[in-house]
Amino acid sequence: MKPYNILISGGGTGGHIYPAIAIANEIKARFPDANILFVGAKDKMEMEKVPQAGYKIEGLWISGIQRKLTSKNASFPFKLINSLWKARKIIRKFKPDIAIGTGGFASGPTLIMANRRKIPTLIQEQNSFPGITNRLLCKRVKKICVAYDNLDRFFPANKIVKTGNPVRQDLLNIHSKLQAATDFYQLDKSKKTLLVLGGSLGARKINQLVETNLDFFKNQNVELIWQCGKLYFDEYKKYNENEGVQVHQFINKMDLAYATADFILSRAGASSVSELCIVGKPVIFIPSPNVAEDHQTKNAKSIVDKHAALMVKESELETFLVVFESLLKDIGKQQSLSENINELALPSATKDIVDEIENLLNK
Ligand SMILES: CC(=O)N[C@H]1[C@@H](OP(=O)(O)OP(=O)(O)OC[C@H]2O[C@@H](n3ccc(=O)[nH]c3=O)[C@H](O)[C@@H]2O)O[C@H](CO)[C@@H](O)[C@@H]1O
Repeated sequence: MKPYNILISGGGTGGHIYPAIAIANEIKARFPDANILFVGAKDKMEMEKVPQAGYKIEGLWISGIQRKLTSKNASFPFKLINSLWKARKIIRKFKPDIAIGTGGFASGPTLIMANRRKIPTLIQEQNSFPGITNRLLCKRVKKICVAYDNLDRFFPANKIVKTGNPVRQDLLNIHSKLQAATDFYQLDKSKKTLLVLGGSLGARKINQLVETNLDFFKNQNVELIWQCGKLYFDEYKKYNENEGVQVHQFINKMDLAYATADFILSRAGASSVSELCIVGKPVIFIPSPNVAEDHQTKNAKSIVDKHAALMVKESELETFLVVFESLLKDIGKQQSLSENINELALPSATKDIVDEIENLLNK
């Protein structure tokens, strides 16, 4: 049988890229001969991360429409036309058997063109409130894999399958990695470790919060693994001199960081939330208020409402210390949060999504 040609498009942030890579890896495991090609946006992080994961990628000249009135929007129609044209060219040459979109601007033109050529398409929506690209694509695609309930408010109910978000396989057994993680991060395990995550890009407000409270953490015997983001690293790397503080622009070994953490302070991007469910540790979310329709607050709320994590809104950051200090003292709360969040995990998401992909390929 001829090997499958699989086109995968998504990116802009880690939140769209890592699910795409996890899906690609599962396809490769099932169909080692499959040809997999990614389509991303030029200058975005997928152009670096996808080749690092061992896959080819083509870049489209596309970006989103700015919500604010700005001159940047003037080039949008040209970019869109250019991207549709290039996506068509890629599809004609690669002849995919299926096209998969994981959100982000590049997946728009790619899946529009695939739909026009009657190639089966599937999208994976990571968030509890869908992004604009997937909302536009939903009418034409064949299947929509989601991670939250009630998405029939946005998508045709008969196309929805609740699979969860793909999560990297190396996160599934972090409890066996505690010693390796402690050695890797060289931590003093007589102290507690707080892992600070600002999402794939880092978060300014979280960085400022941590910086202001460095003395507090020290006095509480809390060590920090602090992912500040590439943009902010020059500003914060000086704190690597402080005892018990490790500043990272990006953490490549997330499995070890999660394994060694006693507490996690995190943005509420969709993959982060799905990973944190699998990790099963006490989490305080500080959702980004700067994302479309405030979807991170909705992601976090779906966990907090089940007594499975705590949330501090960015507009109420002054309450963080009280929340964290009372969590530090309350071992019962730490345990119940860990157990409750773990119950929400959907660890077979990647497999279930690729089952849907296989169904479409076999039709
Ligand atoms: C600011 C912004 O637009 N954020 C959006 C973006 O988030 P963002 O790109 O932050 O995405 P997620 O939180 O979903 O995922 C982050 C991913 O990056 C990984 N990671 C993160 C930090 C690090 O140092 N190392 C590392 O490997 C995490 O393990 C995770 O796999 O896409 C998400 C999915 O659509 C959305 O829900 C978010 O609202």
